[in-house]
Amino acid sequence: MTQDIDFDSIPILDLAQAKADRPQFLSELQHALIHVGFFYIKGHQISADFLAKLTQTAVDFFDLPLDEKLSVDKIHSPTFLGYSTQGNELTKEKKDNREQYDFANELPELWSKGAPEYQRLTGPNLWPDLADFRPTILSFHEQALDLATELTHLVAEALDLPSDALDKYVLPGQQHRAKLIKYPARDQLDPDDGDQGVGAHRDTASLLTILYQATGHPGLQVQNHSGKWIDAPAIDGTFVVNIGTGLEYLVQGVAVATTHRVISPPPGSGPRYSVALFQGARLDRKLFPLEIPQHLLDKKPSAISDSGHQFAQVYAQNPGMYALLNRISSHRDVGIKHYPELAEQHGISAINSPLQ
Ligand SMILES: O=C(O)CCC(=O)C(=O)O
Ligand SMILES: [Fe+2]
Repeated sequence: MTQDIDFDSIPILDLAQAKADRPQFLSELQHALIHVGFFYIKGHQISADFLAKLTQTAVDFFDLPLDEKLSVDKIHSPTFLGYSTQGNELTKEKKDNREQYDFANELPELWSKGAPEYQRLTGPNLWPDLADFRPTILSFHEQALDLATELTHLVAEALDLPSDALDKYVLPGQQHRAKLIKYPARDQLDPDDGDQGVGAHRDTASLLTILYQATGHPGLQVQNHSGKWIDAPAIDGTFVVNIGTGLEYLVQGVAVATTHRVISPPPGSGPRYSVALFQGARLDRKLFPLEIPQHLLDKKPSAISDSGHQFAQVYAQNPGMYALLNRISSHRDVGIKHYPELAEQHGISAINSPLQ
């Protein structure tokens, strides 16, 4: 029988060790994948100077006058790329207290009439008129995606697979989504808004998330097997890496997509900023999971913390539809405007209607 090993902190892995002592690195990574679903990574190549510039770029963007931010609102595009105001996003039917700017690698529109609807997610970014914004965030995208690619090779090795085993699940030139996020502190919120920065969720359809906690605030929490919320504080020089439901599915649940949330920053501490890249998996067809060695399947945790997520059953059959339904459900205004029939078919109703 599987013995669940619970965690009360998030492991810190050092990429330098992947070169210096690979077996040790891979063994620590294997532990993190199977038992935690989260780890910090240090020893990466993304410079502190660049990250300071990225943080300033995020601050400058959210400081723009509201009408300028609204000119790049997600509502203008079926891609769900662009700005969303605070309170316009839902996690499990509750409002998240965060502002966001979603972006992706710069791609032309993919969809044409008759093609699958999920292809409408791919298209150009909505650019604000802000000096240096575009090169800075596209550079982040490129560097974070390189890191994610390097890590998926190590993940494959840590699961006793060839290092390129996951590569076939990522199409060259496909979309990888990313976002800048601002969480206002509690004193900057309406008391009725509560303290949900983002509600408990798992990252949907992606392989790995690369998360930069740009300010030193507490707030990110990860749920362990016994349901306890474990803090994942910002640690200088690191990214937080976590597993998406795409990777979990592709490795037969041997790497876990762990539930996490963000609590709004304490009163008086100012806004928390973070930047996330979600390394995508191909959405174009039904995917078949990898063959995982039995000794690792034997280590699979018997109980995953609150693993429920919407549309889970859709992923195995149609990952594109799954990704699209998750977008429609989190950003209802955009979803209902651009995909009215799908929203209706799946019972996704407007943001201010009674909770189901
Ligand atoms: O902002 C953070 O620290 C986490 C954000 C997150 O989990 C998400 O957007 O999926
Ligand atoms: Fe997340």
